[in-house]
Amino acid sequence: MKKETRVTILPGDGIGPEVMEQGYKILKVLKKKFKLNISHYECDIGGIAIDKHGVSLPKCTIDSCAESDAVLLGSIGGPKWDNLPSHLRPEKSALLALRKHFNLFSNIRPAKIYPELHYLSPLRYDISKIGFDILCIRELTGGIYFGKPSGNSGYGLMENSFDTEIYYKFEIERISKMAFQIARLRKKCVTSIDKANVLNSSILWRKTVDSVSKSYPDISLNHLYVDNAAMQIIKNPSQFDVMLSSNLFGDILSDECAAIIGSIGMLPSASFNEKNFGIYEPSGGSAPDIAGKNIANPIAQILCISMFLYYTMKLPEISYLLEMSVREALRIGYRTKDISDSKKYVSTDEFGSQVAKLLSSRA
Ligand SMILES: NC(=O)c1ccc[n+]([C@@H]2O[C@H](COP(=O)([O-])OP(=O)(O)OC[C@H]3O[C@@H](n4cnc5c(N)ncnc54)[C@H](O)[C@@H]3O)[C@@H](O)[C@H]2O)c1
Ligand SMILES: CC(C)[C@H](C(=O)O)[C@@H](O)C(=O)O
Ligand SMILES: [Mg+2]
Repeated sequence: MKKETRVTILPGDGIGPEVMEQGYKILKVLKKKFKLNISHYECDIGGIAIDKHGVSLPKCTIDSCAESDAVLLGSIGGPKWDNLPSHLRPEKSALLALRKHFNLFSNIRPAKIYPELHYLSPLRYDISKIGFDILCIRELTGGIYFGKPSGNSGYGLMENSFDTEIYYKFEIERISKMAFQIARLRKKCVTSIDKANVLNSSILWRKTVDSVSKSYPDISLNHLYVDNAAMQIIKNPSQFDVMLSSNLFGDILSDECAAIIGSIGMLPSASFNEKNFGIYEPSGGSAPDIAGKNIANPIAQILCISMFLYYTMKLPEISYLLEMSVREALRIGYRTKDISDSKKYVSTDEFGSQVAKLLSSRA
């Protein structure tokens, strides 16, 4: 029997536990029907961990992740914890801390429009019907999210707050290599996003990406300023293959990509370090406005498992079968509220069960 793959499951806050419940259904099918040797352990993270353990990232959670081959995360944060001092908010003290702890510098967010859902895209039909398949590659452990100094000073009208956008050459080099290598398996085209007409960090970014590109002569590279990129994603998304960006620009542009595929509830994400250790999490958040109502879209969470099968377990065929099961559910008319154009929709639970059933029938 193949070696056991150990997964730590971190449902987190808001809709996290509801969509993760659907992930569990998929894992059950993978274990029972596909006979995959996966073991999983659930731990607390985020606001719920503050409530239960007094800290957002308990040591037992880090230890379990460290002993695992991969982590499946739901989402973190919510209004209950929004008023904590910035450094204690779960987004920083748990999510960013986890990314930094495991050195997950490379974040991948695949934004593909499904033909079944063209009508949902806010793009003009003549643009969305052409289709697009953008792979956002976002640097995840550097830039303004982590740069020092960051803080507050001054009083009265001179009170001020500051953050630092800083990029080291090695950080740009390693994420660029990742982008070029992945582009090799796709349409061989990288678009690097920056603001090199203004920011020093972007000038180094562009210079370094150019220099790394010399080792990948088979890949075409072009550069776009981030403001233009934000516009091009809406005007002509099919021009993009791999989109490479810094931490902050990638955060913003990946949400834009989610919007044009129809819902943030469908955009999965995977973050890796040099050892290919991966954390898989939906790109969206804990959606407090719909949490607890059994209406959240579980597709992003389910597609995270498809990414896990592909990147951690190296099982591209089963990864594909899972993605096809999601598409089949859509094709036969299953819709959660966010992707329904009528008053009819199914619950989070029903959607998850249907995908699990379809996957099971493909075993
Ligand atoms: N990775 C994470 O854990 C993560 C990511 C982003 C935001 N957050 C946190 O989540 C909280 C809410 O943030 P926000 O409102 O800016 O972003 P959000 O992504 O949670 O929600 C934005 C909008 O998208 C909708 N949405 C998100 N996921 C959905 C899903 N699966 N199905 C249907 N609709 C969905 C929400 O209902 C909301 O209208 C904040 O505390 C934020 O910091 C966490
Ligand atoms: C919650 C927040 C810290 C996080 C980020 O900005 O990275 C989220 O928006 C994401 O896209 O994963
Ligand atoms: Mg984001």
